[in-house]
Amino acid sequence: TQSTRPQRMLAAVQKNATRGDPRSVVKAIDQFCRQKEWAMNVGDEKGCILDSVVSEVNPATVLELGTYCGYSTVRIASLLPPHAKLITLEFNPDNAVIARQVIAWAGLEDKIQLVEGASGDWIPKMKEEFGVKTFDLVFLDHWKDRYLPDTKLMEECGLLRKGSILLADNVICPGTPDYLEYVRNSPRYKSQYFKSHLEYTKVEDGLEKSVFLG
Ligand SMILES: O=C(NCc1cccc(CNc2ccc3[nH]ncc3c2)c1)c1cc(-c2ccc(F)cc2)cc(O)c1O
Ligand SMILES: [Mg+2]
Repeated sequence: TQSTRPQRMLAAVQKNATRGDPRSVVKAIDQFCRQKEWAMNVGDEKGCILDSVVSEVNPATVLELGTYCGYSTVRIASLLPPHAKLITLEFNPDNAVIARQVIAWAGLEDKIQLVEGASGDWIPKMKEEFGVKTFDLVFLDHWKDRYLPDTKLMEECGLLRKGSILLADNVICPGTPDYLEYVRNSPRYKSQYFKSHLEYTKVEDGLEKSVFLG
């Protein structure tokens, strides 16, 4: 039977990356996507911006919305301090199966909790299920029409504190117009756009970094 793109991506990781070496996992996926098949990982160019934001925030608690195959999950977790935790939500069970194996190959299981399901269902349960108070950093990379409702939901559930950082992928392509309008015009956020390109292409895209002001 025909393999899927995530399965072929995992095979490339297992073939070309060193077990326990997260950066080699990131490099193997980027090579696969540049040389073999495009895939919707945040990629190496936007990935460098992601790295700089993660390093600057130095978060103890991270929420990622949209795991896909675990590329940004591994990229973020590889930069976290020793006892920091990353919770990543993935709706598609087939993606989750691959992501768990990519995370395991990187040796980052202890830092990462992959939760299967929809953001709208899990965000209200974060405190009781995972003992989370607030998130220092949220990386939004799931369905683009969920960025705004989920941000409002995180506010309502008290998951953001003064200084929490939201970093959103794809604010230009595919685009998240309602989310951008909200974080750029709300007095509760200070936003900054990092111009870049859609992963592995020359098409414009970018990341929006928004600080919650409380
Ligand atoms: O659409 C995108 N990603 C989101 C996505 C997409 C599909 C499935 C899932 C299933 N995962 C999922 C869903 C709902 C969820 N709720 N909570 C967790 C959660 C998890 C997620 C995307 C597209 C492009 C793109 C495509 C084509 C093109 F031409 C240009 C650009 C580039 C990207 O970087 C992208 O990130
Ligand atoms: Mg994306």
